[in-house]
Amino acid sequence: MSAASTPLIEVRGLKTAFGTHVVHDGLNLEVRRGEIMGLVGGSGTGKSVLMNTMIGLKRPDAGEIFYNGRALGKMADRERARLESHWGVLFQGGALFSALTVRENVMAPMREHTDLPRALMAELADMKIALTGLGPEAPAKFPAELSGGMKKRAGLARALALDPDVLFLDEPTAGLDPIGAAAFDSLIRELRDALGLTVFIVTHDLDTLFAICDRVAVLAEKRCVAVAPIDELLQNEHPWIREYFRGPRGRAATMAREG
Ligand SMILES: Nc1ncnc2c1ncn2[C@@H]1O[C@H](COP(=O)(O)OP(=O)(O)OP(=O)(O)O)[C@@H](O)[C@H]1O
Repeated sequence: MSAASTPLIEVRGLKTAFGTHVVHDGLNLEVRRGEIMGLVGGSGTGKSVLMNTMIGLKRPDAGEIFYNGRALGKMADRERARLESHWGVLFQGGALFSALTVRENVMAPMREHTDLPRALMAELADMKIALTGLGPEAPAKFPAELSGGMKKRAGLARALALDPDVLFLDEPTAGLDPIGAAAFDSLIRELRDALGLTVFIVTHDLDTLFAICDRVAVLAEKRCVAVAPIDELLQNEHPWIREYFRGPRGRAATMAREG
């Protein structure tokens, strides 16, 4: 298989559990280089746990995660640290350090993974902050001084701090008004196009799925029951998928897209 056709991320035979509570069992998923993949599923089906397992925060009980064909669980610490420096992660709610300014928040991963001089880190941080559409006053502000949408952008700037290849976003538009959410969606697509990123988004936002996702994975019954472009999913007869996409909210999103 050539490097281009090897999936960037491959989840194979994944099982995760908390005690006796099995969250995933026999879950397979491939994320292709350069795509924006959305992950949907009912509440509590394990979307966040899957993302956390893909970024190594939770260890699989069985199965393996591969990056570029290399097994995450078998990597030496240095290789793993290098790989992690190529991921940008936006957790639910932004997860900014409240005692640090936005600039210091964005500098945090740089301090952890690089030896750059402080002044250069600050300059790079300000560039990342500007890239996410925040104004010149934003770097010196503290998270408590930002609106929900600005916090998301600041969290995204931090996710971009180390020039990642892959962005993991956990419900990036949750809590935003529809205009703010649409603007955030556009920003993610523009960043993907400009920076050649691969993007994995956990979302409940039907508009995000329609607007920017190349493919959508559906989590149900402890595994991915479908992975397809949205137009194909709309034809899928799985009961949860049918209800999700053809229920009232799904129909509204479809109609909005068709104008
Ligand atoms: N640290 C933990 N300890 C025990 N159980 C956990 C832990 N984290 C998650 N779980 C359980 O794992 C299951 C999946 O949780 P997860 O947060 O991944 O769901 P989700 O699909 O992201 O839900 P939502 O859409 O509501 O955010 C849930 O039943 C949850 O209670």
